[in-house]
Amino acid sequence: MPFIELEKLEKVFTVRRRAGLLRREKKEVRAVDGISFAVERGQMVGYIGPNGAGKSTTIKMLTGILTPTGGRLRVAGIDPARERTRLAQRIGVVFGQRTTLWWDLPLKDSYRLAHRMYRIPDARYRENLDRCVDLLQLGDLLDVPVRQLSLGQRMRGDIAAALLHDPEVLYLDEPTIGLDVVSKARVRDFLRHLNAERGTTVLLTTHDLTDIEQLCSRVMVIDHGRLMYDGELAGLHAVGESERQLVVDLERELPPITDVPGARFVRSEGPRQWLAFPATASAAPLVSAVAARYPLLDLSVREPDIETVIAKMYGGTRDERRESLM
Ligand SMILES: Nc1ncnc2c1ncn2[C@@H]1O[C@H](COP(=O)(O)OP(=O)(O)OP(=O)(O)O)[C@@H](O)[C@H]1O
Repeated sequence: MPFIELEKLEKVFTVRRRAGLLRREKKEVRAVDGISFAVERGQMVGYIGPNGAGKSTTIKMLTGILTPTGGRLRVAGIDPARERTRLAQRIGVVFGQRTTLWWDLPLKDSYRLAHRMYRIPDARYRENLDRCVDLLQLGDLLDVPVRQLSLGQRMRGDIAAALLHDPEVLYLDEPTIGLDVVSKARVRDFLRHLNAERGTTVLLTTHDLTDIEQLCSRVMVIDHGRLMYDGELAGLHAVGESERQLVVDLERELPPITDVPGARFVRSEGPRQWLAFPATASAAPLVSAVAARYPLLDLSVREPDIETVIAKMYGGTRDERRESLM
């Protein structure tokens, strides 16, 4: 039996809005509009889509915070809306934009509260806390009030808090948002380790394609409450014909680089030039071709952002797009 199972899941919000001085009219918002998918235990899945696509609404139904208006939903065999408390023992949730930690208390006090709240047996709590402190490098931070932590430290603190009760599934909503490169790498390393060592199932919502690339074997794209794509990231790039960019810093300002096969000149700014190439191609041959012909100081590869990939995917009408993708 799949660990997470959605069948034609629906959430319709009814909103009232003013339609004149006295008149109000009702409007339906189909935030989740018939989504079906199954996730096996131990999978790491990216759940992505543009703003307002319905990602958070799906996650809220998966945790039992919101009740579906249609369809069927099971997580670990449990109906989340009906048995939210029982499910809470088996899931962990991290929202990048909000913290579940107590702002004015030292980090360790929030963990003590989680210990009580989830009634975690003492030995297990100790073991999980030690492991998280070690892997997330929280040792020096335990006595620091949460409001004094940097965003990256706070995020690591939040991830640990979500894992103290050994959840089998972890929902992560933008876990790397606003983090610097080093903090992002730490969070990703930890999640990879968690998944490999403990087989934790992970559902990850993000706007950062590198998160998906480094962590998820499977990605689902939703838009307007519908599932538009379900497969490997490479397939998404192919469907979206997306491009990566090589950012080249030359020793001096030079005419546009147009003689490197497989690369397309995009723009330049002084000695810096941007070259686009298909996201499915390897950057290595381009890098050597540029390095062989030009005086190179530095270069980096920029991944396409999710909005660009999705925008490219969505050339035609929604239904045409859907048919071509499914
Ligand atoms: N409580 C609510 N009442 C009315 N409409 C809502 C409510 N919550 C969400 N919506 C609407 O449902 C749609 C989906 O919202 P949702 O927050 O799930 O999107 P999202 O994909 O998580 O977006 P983002 O990336 O911006 O967080 C949006 O049109 C939103 O305005």
